[in-house]
Amino acid sequence: MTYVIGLISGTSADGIDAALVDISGSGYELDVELVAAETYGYSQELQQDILAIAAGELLSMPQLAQLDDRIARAFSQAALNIQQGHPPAELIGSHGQTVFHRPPNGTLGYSVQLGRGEAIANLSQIPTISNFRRADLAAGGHGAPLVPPIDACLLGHPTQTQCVQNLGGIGNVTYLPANSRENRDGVYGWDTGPANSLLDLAIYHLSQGRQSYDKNGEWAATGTPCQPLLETWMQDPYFQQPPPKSTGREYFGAQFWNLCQQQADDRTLAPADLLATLTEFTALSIASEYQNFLPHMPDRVLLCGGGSRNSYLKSRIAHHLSPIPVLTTDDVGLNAEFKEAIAFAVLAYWRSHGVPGNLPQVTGAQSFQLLGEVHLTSEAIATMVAS
Ligand SMILES: Nc1ncnc2c1ncn2[C@@H]1O[C@H](COP(=O)(O)OP(=O)(O)OP(=O)(O)O)[C@@H](O)[C@H]1O
Ligand SMILES: CC(=O)N[C@H]1[C@@H]2OC[C@@H](O2)[C@@H](O)[C@@H]1O[C@H](C)C(=O)O
Repeated sequence: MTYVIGLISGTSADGIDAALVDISGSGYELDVELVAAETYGYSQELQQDILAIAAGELLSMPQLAQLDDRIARAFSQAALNIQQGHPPAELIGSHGQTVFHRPPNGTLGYSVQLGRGEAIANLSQIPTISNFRRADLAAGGHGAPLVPPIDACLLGHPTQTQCVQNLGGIGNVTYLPANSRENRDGVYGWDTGPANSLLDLAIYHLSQGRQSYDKNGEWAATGTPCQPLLETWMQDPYFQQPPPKSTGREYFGAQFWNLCQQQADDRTLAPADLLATLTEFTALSIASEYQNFLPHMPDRVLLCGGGSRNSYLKSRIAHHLSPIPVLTTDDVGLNAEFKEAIAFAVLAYWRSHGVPGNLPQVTGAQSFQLLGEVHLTSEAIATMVAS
């Protein structure tokens, strides 16, 4: 039994998801129990600074160092908070905060996660594993998505073929054929495109900064999707590209939103219709990615991530995938909101036991890799030096 803390702030940069899990077993035969989970919101100032550089704002090196410090402090505080009242954690697996992601394209990919692991280890005094994407990128992969092998381990079903669809800022799918807990050869996964990133930008703009997301899709549900705009957006080259593929806010972020807004203005689209069109875009792009790139359509779809709470979005996904049942991972006993945080705890556990964390057929890497860089605490280093 090992207590491990998983930490991540995703592309929405809304705050740090922290999960304290109790892990036992080895390789893919794991027993993972969620002990505590919490989201620690970033201050509005920190969120704005992160979103600004993710949207291309320039920073000097001192400003970059300061931002990295602020994020590392917030992550270590999240770790200390989540473990309060529980047995001490032996390990932290921290994804950090993605601020830049460039998929490989003739040259190696490049992905930057701030909130450096050595600072988290130093501040929390808990050994920390971070930079999980690097080894996969170095092997020619996208470094993303990394969650599919954890989905196979925690959600693989003996007889059913399933898709696990994450709806964060960006959407990503894991395809799990029957028996994928035992055999991962047929497991696939890639980023399907935008999930909430464009919707969140639209809501923020349309509500003059009063709302950061469309709670349960209530506003979008009052509108009607604009078919010609949807057809234009679905022509985007990302949806023609076969997997392996990954994307981020550099692509489906501020610039893409500005274009959507301009096109909506040209058509004098009402705010609710624009939100309905963006919600439909997420649902339709997911269904189209499945139809174009999955080996088989699944027996059922399990949603997770913040967007799985958006009942209107969920109903539009179910409409486009009908008659395939669309559930959430909560329905099968895995917390839909904290699955990514749990995944980084498992990746840290695998790293500490020498188990490779990537699936080359998912990320496009040339080979299996041990993922993550290990940062010992200053106390542990001092003990090693003394002995
Ligand atoms: N009740 C809700 N109704 C509608 N949308 C919601 C609700 N709760 C959360 N969301 C959406 O989920 C988003 C956050 O999701 P999540 O935390 O999974 O994203 P992330 O982890 O930042 O992204 P990624 O998985 O791309 O890294 C919010 O920005 C919001 O758009
Ligand atoms: C570079 C980066 O941070 N990518 C994220 C992002 O958010 C969702 C999707 O795009 C996914 O590919 C990935 O995160 C999850 C945790 C993953 O690696 O599986």
